[in-house]
Amino acid sequence: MGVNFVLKATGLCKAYGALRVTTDVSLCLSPGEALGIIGPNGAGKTTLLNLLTGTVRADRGRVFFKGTDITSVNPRKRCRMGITRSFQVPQPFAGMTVFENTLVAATYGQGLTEAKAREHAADALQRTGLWKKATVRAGEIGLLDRKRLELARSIATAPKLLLLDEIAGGLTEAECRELIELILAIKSEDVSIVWIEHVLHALLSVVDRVMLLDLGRKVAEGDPHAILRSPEVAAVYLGLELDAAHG
Ligand SMILES: Nc1ncnc2c1ncn2[C@@H]1O[C@H](COP(=O)(O)OP(=O)(O)OP(=O)(O)O)[C@@H](O)[C@H]1O
Repeated sequence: MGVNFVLKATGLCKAYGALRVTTDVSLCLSPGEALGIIGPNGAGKTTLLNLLTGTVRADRGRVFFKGTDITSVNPRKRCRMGITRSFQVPQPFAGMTVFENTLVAATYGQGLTEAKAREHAADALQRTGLWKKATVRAGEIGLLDRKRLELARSIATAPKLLLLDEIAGGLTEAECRELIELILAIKSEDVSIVWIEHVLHALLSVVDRVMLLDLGRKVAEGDPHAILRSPEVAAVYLGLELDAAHG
């Protein structure tokens, strides 16, 4: 077929007891492509991300990364292969400096020697505008810097696939703009992105496609603006009947 997907997931299913959190979700992503994921609270967005990083094992379905079946590969190995994620609530080691936090990511995420890891960590901090705060403890920096640090730690692992979980939440408009520029710069280096986000204008500035999840199922997928105007979005978010919305 000649299609060069970075990520391909087919028929992913996950249930906790009787609660079906992910039902038959498939997706694929090309190099440098960004997919936005939207859906109401509890739609299964974070679980989908966890299935892609491997911290949650699918009951059914498969995940392929650059053509390799990684369904049974553990998260650490997936990270070394080039899959990395940010967390909805940034989780730096608060007692360590910004530099040390990034160094840990470079060391363990890529398995680099100390000298190389230092180089990569410094580079990640330069690129995210955090270099001047390199010696500050991560527990003492503000929200935008914590988000920058999430990205710096991700970049330090040299990702091919970056998974972002609601990284724009809580920022001012100007801060959000900065974050968008940073994510666009990462994307321009052919890094593929899956981004869960409620801040829709931020998502629209970056993603090539949007997927709508509801109750664990993919309800719609396609051009971002078309999806946001779709009857499916109206139905999921506003409770409008699909038939009425079509009419
Ligand atoms: N480990 C778990 N055990 C039991 N239920 C879980 C577990 N993880 C998630 N769930 C449930 O699965 C559903 C989907 O959760 P998930 O966090 O994936 O949704 P989400 O779309 O990311 O929501 P939000 O926007 O609120 O972060 C929720 O009902 C949640 O309570």
